[in-house]
This record gives sequence, structure tokens and C-alpha cells, in this order.
Amino acid sequence: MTLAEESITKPVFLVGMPASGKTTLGLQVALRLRKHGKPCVFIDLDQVIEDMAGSTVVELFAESEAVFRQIEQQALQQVVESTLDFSVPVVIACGGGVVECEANRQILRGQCCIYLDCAVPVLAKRAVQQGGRPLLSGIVGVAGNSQRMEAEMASILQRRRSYYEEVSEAVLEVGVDSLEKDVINLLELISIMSKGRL
Ligand SMILES: Nc1ncnc2c1ncn2[C@@H]1O[C@H](COP(=O)(O)OP(=O)(O)O)[C@@H](O)[C@H]1O
Ligand SMILES: O=C(O)C1=C[C@@H](OP(=O)(O)O)[C@@H](O)[C@H](O)C1
Ligand SMILES: [Mg+2]
Repeated sequence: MTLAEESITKPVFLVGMPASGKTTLGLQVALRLRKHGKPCVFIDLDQVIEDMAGSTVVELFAESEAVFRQIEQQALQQVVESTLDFSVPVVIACGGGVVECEANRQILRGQCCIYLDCAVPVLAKRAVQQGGRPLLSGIVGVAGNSQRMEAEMASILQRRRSYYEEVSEAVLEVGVDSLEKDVINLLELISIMSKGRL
């Protein structure tokens, strides 16, 4: 049986640092499976939050991080409940800070979670280039800020690493090789994890 013929059998949650590739890799995995005739739903938790709130992540953070985290908690709860009865495989990209809340960690511990582990310099480089993350917005787009971004990322990772590890059943190192390689590795890991469970 080829990879594409195997199915994801339980919702798969991707966790990890901002810019580690959760949204990109989650979507690519779903598209790849669909291309091979396997239906697969991709959900980005930040998108669910925006739909629920009727505001963007940036607007919510502008109110306060606490406001954002509260809606993030509700969104996670809703996604877990609504995907319970899904008959098709689901891949869910969480926001990087979802693990900051104990209630979320408790939910995620009961799910099939994969931690996308990415080196701090790679995260910092991407975050400086991409922008758009309110948590890091003071640093983005300012010339010569790569070092500051690295320090900030390292500090956030220090706070969150044990949380990512604690909620996850598997860790995938990403950002070393090409995006394509990361997609293939993630597909492979999901396929192995699905078989092991059922
Ligand atoms: N494996 C990869 N190789 C190269 N670039 C990547 C890879 N994964 C993600 N990216 C890029 O990194 C940036 C952040 O990715 P994103 O999926 O938004 O991360 P996250 O959802 O974890 O915050 C995007 O510009 C994306 O194109
Ligand atoms: O790390 C964080 O606290 C956040 C990460 C973001 O998602 P990504 O990890 O997808 O960038 C988004 O949820 C919000 O800006 C907060
Ligand atoms: Mg994302």
C-alpha cells in the first residue's frame, strides 16, 4: 500500500513554535492526500478564531492577548468536538501559543499531536521575513532585527518546549531540508501513527 492510499484515522493536531510551518505543512499534507483521491479536511485554528470572533488575530491581540487566548480556548474546544464525528481525516494546525493554557494542554494530551520542532535561527529568519504575528510584531520589519528575533524566539521556546513535548505523541524535526522533504516526512509520520493506533 502506498502512502497516499493510507488514511489518517484520527484528527491530527500540529503544534510548535510560530513560523515552524504548521499552517503550511498541514495544508500541503491535506492537498497531497486529496490529490491522491483521499479526502482530507485541513483546519487552521487561527482561521477558526477569526471566524468565531469576526475579527483578525491582529485585532484581537490589539484588544489584549488574554482576549485572544480566551477565544483560542473556545475554538480548540469547538474544533475537537466538531471533528469527533468526521468520517474523513482531519489535519489541524494550531497557533504556536495554544499550549500556554493548561486547559488546552489537557485537551491536546488526549489527541493525536505532532510537535514540529524547528531550530531557532530558522524560525527567526522566517518570522522577520513574513511578519504578521502580533506576539512578535515589535521586532518584525526593522532592519538588523534578526538577532533580536532570535533572542525572542529562544525565550518563547524555553517557556513552551516542555509543553509542546508533553502534549505530543511524536516530534518531527522540520526546516532542515526542503519544504517538499518536510511534507513527505510529515505524511510518513502521520501514516505510521495512524496504523499504530487502529
Ligand atoms: N519546510 C519549510 N521550508 C521552507 N519554508 C517553510 C517551511 N515551512 C514553512 N515555511 C515558510 O515559513 C513561513 C511560516 O510558515 P507557517 O506555516 O505560517 O508557520 P506556522 O503556522 O507554524 O506559524 C511561511 O512563509 C512558510 O512558507
Ligand atoms: O505563538 C503564538 O502565541 C501565536 C502564534 C500564531 O500562530 P502561528 O503559530 O501559526 O504563527 C497566532 O496564533 C498568534 O499570533 C499567537
Ligand atoms: Mg499558522
